[in-house]
Amino acid sequence: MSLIQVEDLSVCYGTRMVLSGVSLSVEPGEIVTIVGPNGSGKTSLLRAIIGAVKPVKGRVIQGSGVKIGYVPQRLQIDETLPITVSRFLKLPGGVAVADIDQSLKHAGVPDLANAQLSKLSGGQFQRVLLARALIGKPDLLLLDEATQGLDQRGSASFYQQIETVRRDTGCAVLMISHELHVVMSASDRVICLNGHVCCEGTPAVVASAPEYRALFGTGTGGALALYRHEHDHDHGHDHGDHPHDHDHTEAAE
Ligand SMILES: Nc1ncnc2c1ncn2[C@@H]1O[C@H](COP(=O)(O)OP(=O)(O)OP(=O)(O)O)[C@@H](O)[C@H]1O
Repeated sequence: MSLIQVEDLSVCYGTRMVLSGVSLSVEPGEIVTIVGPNGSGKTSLLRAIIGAVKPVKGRVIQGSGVKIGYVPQRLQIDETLPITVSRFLKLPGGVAVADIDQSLKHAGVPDLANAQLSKLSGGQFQRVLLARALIGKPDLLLLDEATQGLDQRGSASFYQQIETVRRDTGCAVLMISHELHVVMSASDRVICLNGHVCCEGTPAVVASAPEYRALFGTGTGGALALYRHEHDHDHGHDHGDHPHDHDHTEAAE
């Protein structure tokens, strides 16, 4: 049974539709990455999945007993607030010390419990947020651009940690990322979103598709090509094997 199933989901802010007819599911233990241009509705999709945004159409079905952990894109913390990592992780209340220690270990920062939150590096802070999401022992981890602000080495190391978390805890991961080159190796499946599901597939399928170079070509050229990706075509049938035509002339390298 799927952990979550998103069915024909549409989300509006006022009269503006930012997601329309989005369907996807996440199976136990898989790592699925959502890529897409800025403003393409990636965060809105995750927020709809956790119930923070109400869809105007469609629904999200959460498997019975499925627990979700969420790592937000940003978290505003008052820098002057003296608070240790372990106290921060205890904030929801009723959290056992053993669970804090274990989640910090899973997040790859076992020694940070007594560190001051305000003194952490960007990478350490992201891992503490990861630990926070792991405390409830989720079956599905949702990550919203968790490596924003980290350098390339920092984000590659963070994604390695995500794979370790999956291996050690068995949880599935649905994450948003802009780092296409890293995404390809760390994901079982990639979904390209642009208000709707534009295309999706395993990295191997995507890599062997003619669209691969346009979507994930090497370096900045590939990343830029994604943002110029032509999306206004019919999407009724395009799962995995990219049978439709795109105009990718701008992606030539
Ligand atoms: N609470 C809100 N009220 C009104 N408009 C919103 C709200 N949240 C997001 N939007 C708009 O909806 C669109 C989709 O936003 P969303 O944050 O889901 O996209 P995204 O793909 O995550 O973008 P980015 O890559 O820049 O983080 C954007 O145009 C954004 O300005």
